[in-house]
Amino acid sequence: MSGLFAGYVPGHPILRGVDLTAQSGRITVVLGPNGAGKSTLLKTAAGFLVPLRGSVMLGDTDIGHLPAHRHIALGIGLLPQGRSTFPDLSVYENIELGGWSMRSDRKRLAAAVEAVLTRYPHLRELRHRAAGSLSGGQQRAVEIARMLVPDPTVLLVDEPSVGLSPIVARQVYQELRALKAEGRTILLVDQDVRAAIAIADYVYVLGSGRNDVEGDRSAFEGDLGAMVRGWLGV
Ligand SMILES: Nc1ncnc2c1ncn2[C@@H]1O[C@H](COP(=O)(O)OP(=O)(O)OP(=O)(O)O)[C@@H](O)[C@H]1O
Repeated sequence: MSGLFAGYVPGHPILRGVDLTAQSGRITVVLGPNGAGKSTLLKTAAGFLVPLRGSVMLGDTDIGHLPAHRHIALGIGLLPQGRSTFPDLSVYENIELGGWSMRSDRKRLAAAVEAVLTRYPHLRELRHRAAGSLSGGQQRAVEIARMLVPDPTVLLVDEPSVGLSPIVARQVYQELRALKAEGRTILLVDQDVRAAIAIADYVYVLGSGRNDVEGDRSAFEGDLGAMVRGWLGV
């Protein structure tokens, strides 16, 4: 992303000149206080918000003005903040929704869901259950599975551990590491500074609508990490 301006109300951009690169096959973390614009950044990268200025590049292509379904087709997946399962639908139906763009090709869609269920056998066992009857951790697993149905190469992940127990949160971060090990690119925004820095390759800090501090994980593990936690009050 370069020189990115984006927001919700004309004349009041939330992002005001963000310059950020998510390196291929790496985990890039964006930290920042509440309301800094982290979710706005991911929504823009996912095609739900059109940039007011600046570009969102995927390789050599500016995808900033493409609608969200084109982003999915280009291999970009979003794990949104908060609970996003449909509680009355079954686990299977929730996961299947991740393949909405393939809905006209039932065979391909079924194969893609099958691949995800093979990856997460515990979800296969739960596939007939209503998503709303599952624990928070199980629902997060459904959301991750749903994101993976189109086999995205770029994952946009928004505060994945909010509301989860420490053990389940650890599993979520382990899964992000596993997804990176498969060669996927991850852009993670998080309030859990310690957990996010622990899996990061590169870290940006967002404040006042633009990125101000950045560096490799090593730079954030020492004093700078303490400084950032101080800024964020965590
Ligand atoms: N749909 C919306 N319409 C109008 N303003 C919004 C909308 N969503 C977010 N905002 C505003 O944009 C600003 C940035 O919000 P955003 O959710 O991107 O921040 P954040 O860094 O992700 O914070 P948090 O961690 O609290 O989610 C906030 O002032 C918020 O009130």
